[in-house]
Amino acid sequence: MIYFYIIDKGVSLLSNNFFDNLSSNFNINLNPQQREAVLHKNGPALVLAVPGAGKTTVLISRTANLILNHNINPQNILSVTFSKASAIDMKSRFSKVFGNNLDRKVHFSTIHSFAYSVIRYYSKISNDYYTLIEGKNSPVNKISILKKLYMELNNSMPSEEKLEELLNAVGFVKNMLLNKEDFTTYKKLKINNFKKIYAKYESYKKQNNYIDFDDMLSLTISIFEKNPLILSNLKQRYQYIQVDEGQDTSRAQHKIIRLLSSPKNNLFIVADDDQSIYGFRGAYPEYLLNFEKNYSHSKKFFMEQNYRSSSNIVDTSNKFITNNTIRYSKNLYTENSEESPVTIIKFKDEKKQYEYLFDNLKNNSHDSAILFRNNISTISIVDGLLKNNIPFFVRDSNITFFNHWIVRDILSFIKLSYDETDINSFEKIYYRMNGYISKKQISFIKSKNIDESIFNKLLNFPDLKIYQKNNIKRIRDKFKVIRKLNAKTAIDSILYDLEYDEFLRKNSKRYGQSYENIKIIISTIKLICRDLESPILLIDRLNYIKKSLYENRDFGEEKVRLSTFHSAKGLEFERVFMIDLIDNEFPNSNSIDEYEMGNKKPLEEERRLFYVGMTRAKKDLKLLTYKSRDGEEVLISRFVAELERIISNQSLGINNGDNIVHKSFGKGIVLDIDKDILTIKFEKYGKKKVSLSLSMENNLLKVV
Ligand SMILES: Nc1ncnc2c1ncn2[C@@H]1O[C@H](COP(=O)(O)OP(=O)(O)OP(=O)(O)O)[C@@H](O)[C@H]1O
Repeated sequence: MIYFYIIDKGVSLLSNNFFDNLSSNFNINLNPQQREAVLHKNGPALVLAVPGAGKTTVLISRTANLILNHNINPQNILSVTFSKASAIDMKSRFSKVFGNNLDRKVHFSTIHSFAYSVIRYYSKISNDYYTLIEGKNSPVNKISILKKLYMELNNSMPSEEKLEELLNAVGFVKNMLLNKEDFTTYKKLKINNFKKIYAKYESYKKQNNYIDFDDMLSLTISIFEKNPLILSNLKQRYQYIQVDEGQDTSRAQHKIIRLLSSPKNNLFIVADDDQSIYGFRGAYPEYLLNFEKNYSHSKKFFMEQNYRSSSNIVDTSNKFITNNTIRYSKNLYTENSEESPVTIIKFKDEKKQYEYLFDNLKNNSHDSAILFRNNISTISIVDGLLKNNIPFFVRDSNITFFNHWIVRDILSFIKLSYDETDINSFEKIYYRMNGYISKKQISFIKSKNIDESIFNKLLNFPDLKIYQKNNIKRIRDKFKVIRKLNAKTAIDSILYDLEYDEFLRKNSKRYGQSYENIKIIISTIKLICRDLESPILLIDRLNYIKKSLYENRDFGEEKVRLSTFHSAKGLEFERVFMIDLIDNEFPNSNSIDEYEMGNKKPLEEERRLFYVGMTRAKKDLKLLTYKSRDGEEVLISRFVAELERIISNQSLGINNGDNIVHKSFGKGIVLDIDKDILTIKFEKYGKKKVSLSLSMENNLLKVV
């Protein structure tokens, strides 16, 4: 059958030479590897690409080729991707090139929204309706349900960290299609009473016909398995399936795609396994590593040319990612020219890092991004950008920091120091400092005159011992001083004189939070306090930062983009600053612990995330790290250390097989380079190992 379309720009492609037309009309000059992939028509294919290789360009060109040169009805093509943003991006790039009449018929969507459409259709014919409990219009909220169940079964309130762990764990189970029996095999499911929480959550949803986002996937699988007619209708409709960001597709998603595409398996998956960063939530890149086994007669294409970044960035990031072992080997290269070298800058502390950052952005914020591992970094960056009048925008400002219990505690301490009658604040913190005050005493002071100082009331508590009186007087005096201090010193006084820090140290576990994370929150508060003359100003400052976060969400040419590494996937910028590159932050502490216990997978996922960050930069990539945070020594990120060695190897230009001259040992040949150690076979002394950094520092080594 031949289809006729009213095509505006697309009509010019209906000729024998598709690629020449693409090039002359739309300035898309596909390279031979890209062309080969675009021409693939039937059967399963996996395109393994490097960052900046033009994956989206290839997907949309192939779509056009199927329609215009193979007469495939656009409605028969389903293109799915990982995030809503990339589905929109793909659609808009397609219509920009091939016109609006075509794009309306090609189905570009996220896999979740595709699954939701299946569920809605099923509901209509079966009268079995489901309510989504995530997103804006949901009547109940998934997070609060899980929070409640956690509290019910563990008798304690989950910290934000714990709650996030729980949410990820639930998502992981769904996406990995796990059974209860599998739960014990996965360490990330070792949340107290997880099995019970999960079972209750599932039965609560079942009773009410509720579903969450991940249920959409399992429900779709079950609809497909139980309703062959629905599945066969959809198979008939979607004869060609394309998947972008295949590396972040989960087991459940692969199953949907498999059910839908078989037996013809006209499936075209584009992926970069080195950019798989959602393993913690159930992404399953191993599926791609076994693609040939999963799909017989499949084809594999490679796209290895990077169009985005300078040759310096491409070379360095390529060498960096080869430190991962679980991956497809690829030969990333570019024809782009050399620009400024990838630069590592080590600062004394985080404050110096920020000074440098803001100085650099003050006069040039064009097409720049600041990337960070943890959302909380947004707070101190925004504080600094506001102070320096640097325009910025941040898309996902879902910042829980402002409501964090530690922030609330600190504000209660401050409020109490200004108002000694403030019983509400006192009630929140009296057992979190070294006042040794009992619940009985609290009931006692609550029964007294509300306008009287809490401390005076406490001193009137019957039968107080001398040491108790002294204690009350001591903390009263501290509170009196706090309001007179500058904000930063006031915070120190709360932490150390009133021993709030001691409380945090001892109780971090009970609140499901690592002390490491607590320190990050405290150092963020201190950074904001840096220039505040008095502690009360912290309240206004936090409100101001919060408001600015909500007001600065929209893109602007001259605005610096703030983003976590995860959210930067798929984006590109002229200049990229990767900040806070210290061990336990990036890579995170969990991946380091796991690595030390023999499991290298989480650390490799962190390395991939670091690589995603590096490959966002077109011309200028700066990696910032420091030696101390909030007065405590920290270790520079092990990834930065790896890169230092790579960069110094590059600047020395040392490779295996090179002839060298060593000042002490004479002539030799490089046999092996392992991190900082070179194995060299010297003419006179035989095989010897020498340290690369030592040789460099002392000018001992030369390549000849
Ligand atoms: N053949 C080509 N010639 C010139 N530019 C190209 C070509 N193919 C792609 N590009 C350009 O390279 C850049 C990167 O492409 P794209 O964003 O599609 O890469 P990607 O593979 O999706 O990258 P990533 O996975 O890192 O996000 C884009 O600006 C795109 O227009």
